[in-house]
Amino acid sequence: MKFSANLGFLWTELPLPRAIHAARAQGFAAVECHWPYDTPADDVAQALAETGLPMLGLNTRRGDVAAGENGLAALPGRGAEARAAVAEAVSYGAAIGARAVHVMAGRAQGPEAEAAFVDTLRHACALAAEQGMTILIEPLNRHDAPGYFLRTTDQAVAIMDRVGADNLRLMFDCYHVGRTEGDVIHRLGALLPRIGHVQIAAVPDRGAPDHGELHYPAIFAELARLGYDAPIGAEYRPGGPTEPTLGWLRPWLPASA
Ligand SMILES: O=C(O)[C@@H](O)C(=O)CO
Ligand SMILES: [Mg+2]
Repeated sequence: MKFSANLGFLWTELPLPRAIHAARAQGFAAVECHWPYDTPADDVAQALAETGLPMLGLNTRRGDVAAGENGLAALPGRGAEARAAVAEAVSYGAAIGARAVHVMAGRAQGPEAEAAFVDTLRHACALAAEQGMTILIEPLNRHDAPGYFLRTTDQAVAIMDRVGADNLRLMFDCYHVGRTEGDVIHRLGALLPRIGHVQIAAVPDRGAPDHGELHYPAIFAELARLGYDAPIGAEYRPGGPTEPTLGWLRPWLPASA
């Protein structure tokens, strides 16, 4: 197994370029982030070049976070802002060589929200395809993201089918699936052809993936059996400095690391 450090949660006390170096020093094979937009893309690109780590993905902006917004893509009447957020993410992602953009749906319900989401995703997939990038959508659990449009993996598959783009994939976050859907190992197998990225954290506390309801050694064994060899995103809250929480990673590092 190879792992990607999610720098939206790990090493958040460091500026993003230094967090990329910290991830490399601890043996991660890749990095991913949430909202890197306050850091000049050139600085991120330089850190990636210095470390040799790929940036797997970044998120579209969420809108007015102070007002509770958590994405724009499924908000009826907000299509222009949603497209602007996609354009910004694809442009920033292309500048740093990122492989994927996670398009955040936002808090909305109903057929109009679904139509808005599908419309934004079609646009996003076309834009991302020009850069050879993938678009990801991620169901978020109702405890952490109340009111979020995209709730379940079944719903995500239905949306992907409706959009009908080759570069649209599911972000399968074992934490979110574990919190509300369960049956994680079975779902990974069933959904493998639709999955673009896998993320991990303990259930239910979202700590390091070494305790809680999900037994990650079994999940990693299943992913290996399925032939999944892309880096898995460590997207957990370390609750302090990251290094002391990395015991789970050590068995997967080469002996020299
Ligand atoms: O699981 C999450 O919360 C993230 O993957 C994300 O991108 C939305 O915050
Ligand atoms: Mg996630």
